[in-house]
Amino acid sequence: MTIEPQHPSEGSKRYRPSVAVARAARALADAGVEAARAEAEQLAAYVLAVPRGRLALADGFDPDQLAALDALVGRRVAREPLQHLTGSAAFRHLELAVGPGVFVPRPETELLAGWGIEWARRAAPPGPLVVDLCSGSGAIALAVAQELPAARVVAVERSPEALDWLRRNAADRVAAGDRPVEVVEADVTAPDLLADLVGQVDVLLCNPPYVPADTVVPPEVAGHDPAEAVFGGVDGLTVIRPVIARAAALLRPGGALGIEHDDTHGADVPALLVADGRFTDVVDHPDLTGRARFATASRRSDGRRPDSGRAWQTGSS
Ligand SMILES: C[S@@+](CC[C@H](N)C(=O)[O-])C[C@H]1O[C@@H](n2cnc3c(N)ncnc32)[C@H](O)[C@@H]1O
Repeated sequence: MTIEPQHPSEGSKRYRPSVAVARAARALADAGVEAARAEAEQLAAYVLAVPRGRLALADGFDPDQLAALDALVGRRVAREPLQHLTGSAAFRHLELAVGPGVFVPRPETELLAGWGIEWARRAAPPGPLVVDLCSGSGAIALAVAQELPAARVVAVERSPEALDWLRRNAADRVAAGDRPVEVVEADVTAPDLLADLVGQVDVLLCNPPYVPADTVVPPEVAGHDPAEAVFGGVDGLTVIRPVIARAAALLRPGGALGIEHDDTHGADVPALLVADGRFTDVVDHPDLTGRARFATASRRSDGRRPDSGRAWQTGSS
């Protein structure tokens, strides 16, 4: 894409942000990028190194900056994720470093993290033990650590590339003053996962790979999110099944589990939780678009099998 320098600010070689943004937005919209205007503004703000809200007040683009915006828009038109272009993803109150090799955290997962944070906030002193399985960039774990300073947080991830991003983000948060998150390199489907924490975890959160294998995903996902972060086997439940079983072992009686799932699994995941027999209060929650998105449950304290009849409910987030 080329941005013609038709509207330089009076008497200079600078180009008005409004003009550059409008042209970038048109190129993105023509390429089918949904939030074209918002993304054009974010790219323009990134190039000018100003907050997006201050774009209109910025001096404007010099020719090098215009060329830089041009190049970024070209990459976005080729469906590189916006967050890879800027190197950062917003998640609740965090800015996380992301790029090739790690899953870009999604807004819908903020709801799961928020649910877990509110639940963990009620824990008695000295503070909750929170586990984040399939941690990726560390989004959930680091949000918990930031928002609940008394929490001990353990983040588990298997991919070496994702672990590099997770450790980098964790170090950044320690530098910002947060309590360190404990990073564990492990397969969350291992039957002996976190053996030293059995029966002690207050809240266990997990955003696993859950997309059924034959699903066609958007080009940003297919080309840039690691496949092992996205696809959860033929039915999408390959990681979820063992995670539920291990969560039941790791949680203390009364502890809470929150697990994100595919929007086609709004009945399947609650059914798996009920069928396990060690959970109660099974609820499925919608995301902001109304799609079934995550299931929650409490670890039974009495080991009873679930009651027959209506065994789980749909909640609101
Ligand atoms: C959907 S991403 C979620 C990342 C992060 N929690 C988030 O919400 O942005 C799933 C993550 O699980 C990791 N993963 C997949 N299978 C795993 C396994 N068996 N054990 C540990 N991590 C796994 C992937 O590498 C990926 O980082």
